[in-house]
Amino acid sequence: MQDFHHNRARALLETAEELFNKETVDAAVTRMADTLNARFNAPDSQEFPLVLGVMGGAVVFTGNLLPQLTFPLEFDYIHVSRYGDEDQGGQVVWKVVPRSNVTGRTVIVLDDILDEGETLAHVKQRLLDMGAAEVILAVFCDKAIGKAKPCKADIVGITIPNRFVVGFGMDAYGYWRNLPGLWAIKTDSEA
Ligand SMILES: O=P(O)(O)OC[C@H]1O[C@H](OP(=O)(O)OP(=O)(O)O)[C@H](O)[C@@H]1O
Ligand code: HPA
Repeated sequence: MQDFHHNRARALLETAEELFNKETVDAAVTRMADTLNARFNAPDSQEFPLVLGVMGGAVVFTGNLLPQLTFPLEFDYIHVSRYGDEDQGGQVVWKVVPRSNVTGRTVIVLDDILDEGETLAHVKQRLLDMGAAEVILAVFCDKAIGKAKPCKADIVGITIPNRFVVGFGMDAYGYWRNLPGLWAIKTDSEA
């Protein structure tokens, strides 16, 4: 069992193509932190936003961004999944719903990728239904899918081509969330 996954993960990477290296990824995260710091460190800002990481894909992005934010904030996470171990999205499944009180709050949602936009459209609507005053969608990457999405990111790190990617928290079939850069893989249907 273990050798099956080991070999499959290695084979996936052998045919993958690096799209963005660690330096490019790190620079994009810092730009996003600068944008958020500029707003929430403004002299007239008294806000205490709730920052919600969307697990599991946002774990690496969140861990890199948070220490670069220099304003008072509360952190929590939600857990939503739509892809599981597939390379095509399905139903949005909530595993951990928002626990903190979001009523009247500015909520900054952090996610690794805006692909078809279904996940974050769902998340945003749920937070607004719970009474959030403002929902800011900050996504590390926005995939250029060539068609309209049900929601738009407010802050984007990098725009990526319409390919299935792994790394920086993103997985294919459960593999390679741990890569520091972003790699495009051949999906099972393309291999
Ligand atoms: O814009 P969409 O097409 O809805 O896809 C984006 C979502 O897909 C991924 O989550 P996934 O369901 O793979 O769960 P994961 O975070 O555990 O990887 C990613 O983390 C986003 O939340
Ligand atoms: O391209 C992707 N890679 C990994 N996870 C994803 N979830 C949506 N799109 C992607």
